[in-house]
Amino acid sequence: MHSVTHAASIGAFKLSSDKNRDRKTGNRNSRKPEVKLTHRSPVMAVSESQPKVVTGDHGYVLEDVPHLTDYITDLPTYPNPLQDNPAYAVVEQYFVDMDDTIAQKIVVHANSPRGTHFRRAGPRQKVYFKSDDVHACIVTCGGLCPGLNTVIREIVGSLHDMYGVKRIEGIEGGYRGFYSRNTIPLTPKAVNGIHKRGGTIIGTSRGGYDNKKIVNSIEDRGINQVYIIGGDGTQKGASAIYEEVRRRGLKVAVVGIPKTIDNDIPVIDQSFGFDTAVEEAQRAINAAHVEAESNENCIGLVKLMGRNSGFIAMYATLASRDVDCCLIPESSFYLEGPGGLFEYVEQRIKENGHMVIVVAEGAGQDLVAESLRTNDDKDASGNKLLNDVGLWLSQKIKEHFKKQTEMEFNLKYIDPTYMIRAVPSNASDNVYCTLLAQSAVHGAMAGYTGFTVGPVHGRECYLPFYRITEKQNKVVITDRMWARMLSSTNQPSFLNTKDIIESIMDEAPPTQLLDDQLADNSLVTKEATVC
Ligand SMILES: Nc1ncnc2c1ncn2[C@@H]1O[C@H](COP(=O)(O)OP(=O)(O)OP(=O)(O)O)[C@@H](O)[C@H]1O
Ligand SMILES: O=P(O)(O)OC[C@H]1O[C@](O)(CO)[C@@H](O)[C@@H]1O
Ligand SMILES: [Mg+2]
Repeated sequence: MHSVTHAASIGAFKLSSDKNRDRKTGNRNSRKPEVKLTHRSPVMAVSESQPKVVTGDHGYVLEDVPHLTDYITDLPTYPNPLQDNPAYAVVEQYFVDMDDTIAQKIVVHANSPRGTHFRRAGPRQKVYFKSDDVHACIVTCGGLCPGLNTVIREIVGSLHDMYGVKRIEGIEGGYRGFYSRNTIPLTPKAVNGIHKRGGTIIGTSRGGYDNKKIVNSIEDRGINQVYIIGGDGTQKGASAIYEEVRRRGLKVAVVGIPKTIDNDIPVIDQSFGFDTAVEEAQRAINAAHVEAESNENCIGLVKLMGRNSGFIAMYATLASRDVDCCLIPESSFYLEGPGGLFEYVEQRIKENGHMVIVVAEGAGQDLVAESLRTNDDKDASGNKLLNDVGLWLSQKIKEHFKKQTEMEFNLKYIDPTYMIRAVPSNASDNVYCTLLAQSAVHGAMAGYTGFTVGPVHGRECYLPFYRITEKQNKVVITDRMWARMLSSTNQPSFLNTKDIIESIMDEAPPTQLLDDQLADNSLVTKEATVC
């Protein structure tokens, strides 16, 4: 077992210490106190959580996720109700073997070490919550993404149909809803059919993160399973909620479900909604192509989402085959001179009479900022507000053609940014969302906490929060996918040596633990921790 010291236990149940706190605002007030039992259990010494790393033979490393038993002693277990569920009981080996782990790297050489692994998601034979005791909540934070409603629906469905859980609430309007809004009861009936709608039925927001108030609200409401759906910012917040829950010794499973239209969450194969967004982007690209083809010397310019990562633009370009140039944040470009964008645009228009450009919203921000001298404004969550590269580029291309060429010239700018994320998820994203939700629920019921769920090489895994918050997933411009994209458009690569070196540096996985690093880590054990 990993090294967590035992300490004097706190009474199994104790009266809420925060009984005078206003449930809506999280502030103390003079309302008549409601006497209730909290879900505190005997806890071990309150320690900051440390990565749980287990090593095995031949360089095997398991980067495990926390479990409630890491800090609470004597937790009772119960047989998993799924064993009596007619739909699942017939499936042989339905329960996941406790030793099942998924390799992070699957391209290996004969003498490669076995490398980093993650715990496989899925139902366990014993669970740490009695169905009647579960009080779950779901919150959605950050920008919209196709599939949010599907994940909500499937969490409710999984809790209810698989585990017989009846108390599930939606936290309204993102993190701040924990302490400033009422909750929305989520029943199978209430969520039936919501997967056919875009958006999130419980609302979302940026900013408003107050760790103490959020955990006070969780504690006051007696919530013991928290499902947090959101992007990189949200998952950082979820990680801090888990730490606070742990510090207070609460029997509360904190589970993250990664959401991002930008596909910028690392480690996992792909984020839900991305597939739908790429599909939806085709409509804008097709429109740009039709306009460009039908007008003389015409450029169709489409701006797509992608703040720091250009995956939507790259995949939409590759899928379309009508695009002549794709610009993303990871690959800097320049306008003037040999090999620059203007030269290429002129050449394409002369050769073909039309062209389509796809630009990710985060591309060329250094150039736009230089030319517009804008402020460093941020949104409520602290994300840098971007300049409109699409408008800027349209303007620059128009100016160039007016000044430098005699050509009659047209440019049609299409900005479908919100349209690609406000749509309902497509069929494949719906299935993906179902797997994510079921895996999240199985993990919480099995007592795991402080984790995010996601597929690694097609298998659902439980990932420690730090693994998905430590960096953003970016398009690697020295990788074959970007090369495929370049060869499909024939655009200049705009690459210089500095970009190539930076890209190669970015590619090295920062927490791919090496044996010599592990030797110094006091939490590393030589046998797997079985919970
Ligand atoms: N480092 C952080 N620690 C705690 N909370 C955070 C942190 N960063 C962001 N948050 C909170 O998480 C929520 C969502 O963050 P943000 O608006 O950045 O969206 P996101 O989850 O990254 O999703 P996306 O960027 O894909 O829309 C906000 O309520 C924000 O206050
Ligand atoms: O305008 P909003 O709602 O803050 O969201 C815009 C951002 O959200 C995302 O869709 C996801 O982070 C980005 O692509 C985009 O920059
Ligand atoms: Mg984000």
